[in-house]
Amino acid sequence: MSYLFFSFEGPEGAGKTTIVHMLANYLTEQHVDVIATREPGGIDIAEQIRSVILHPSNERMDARTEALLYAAARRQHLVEKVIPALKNGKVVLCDRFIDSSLAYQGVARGLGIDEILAINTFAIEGWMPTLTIYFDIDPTLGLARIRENDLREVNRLDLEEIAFHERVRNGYMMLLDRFPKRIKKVDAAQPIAKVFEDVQALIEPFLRK
Ligand SMILES: Nc1ncnc2c1ncn2[C@@H]1O[C@H](COP(=O)(O)OP(=O)(O)OP(=O)(O)O)[C@@H](O)[C@H]1O
Ligand SMILES: Cc1cn([C@H]2C[C@H](O)[C@@H](COP(=O)(O)O)O2)c(=O)[nH]c1=O
Repeated sequence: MSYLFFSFEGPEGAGKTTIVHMLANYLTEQHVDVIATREPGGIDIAEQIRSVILHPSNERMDARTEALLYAAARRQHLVEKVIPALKNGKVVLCDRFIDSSLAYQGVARGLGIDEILAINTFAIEGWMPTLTIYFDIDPTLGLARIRENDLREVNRLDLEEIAFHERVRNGYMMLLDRFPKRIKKVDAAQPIAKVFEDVQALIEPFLRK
């Protein structure tokens, strides 16, 4: 089955949420049937799992428990929201997907990309994104953006040491090397309008097909 499923990835504060909303508005104006959603979350059960994973008081959570909870939230969100939308011909924009697990749990937590890929292969049953846009940013800049945003909750992963966030970025670099056809990089340190332009340029060819 052919479908248009775009995921948006990157470290904290890279600008994914901002651009996903801009893109959803732009595509709606172009009369494209589009939904924007996020992980972990996007539907009630997955939002409940998100609260457990990200609550700052849950700092004793084991790394494998964390990985399994992300995969469980992903599975429920996929079957309840993403797959039905794709089957109805909608374009799906997803703020984070499997590559977050590969970079954060696989690399930054040190569980291994292949191990995390294995549990997620079980969870997603082949529903991979058509295209993944990776927002590249120095984590120090991304975290500074978040601190300046009063509306943004501070979650358990934001509170990790800077070395953790640097490993996340390195993890995404490894994924770019491993999946060069699917994952494309944009420079997220640029002004918002330029980042949006770069993202549009990556997406347009798929919409024209
Ligand atoms: N290119 C940009 N230049 C400057 N500020 C930006 C840019 N993109 C986003 N911001 C601002 O940075 C903050 C974080 O943006 P946003 O929530 O979109 O990032 P995110 O990647 O979704 O973060 P997270 O994954 O940590 O939730 C917001 O206050 C947003 O307005
Ligand atoms: C899907 C997914 C997410 N994470 C991390 C990445 C962020 O630190 C939080 C989500 O917060 P956001 O404000 O919605 O970006 O969760 C992860 O570690 N693994 C995952 O699979």
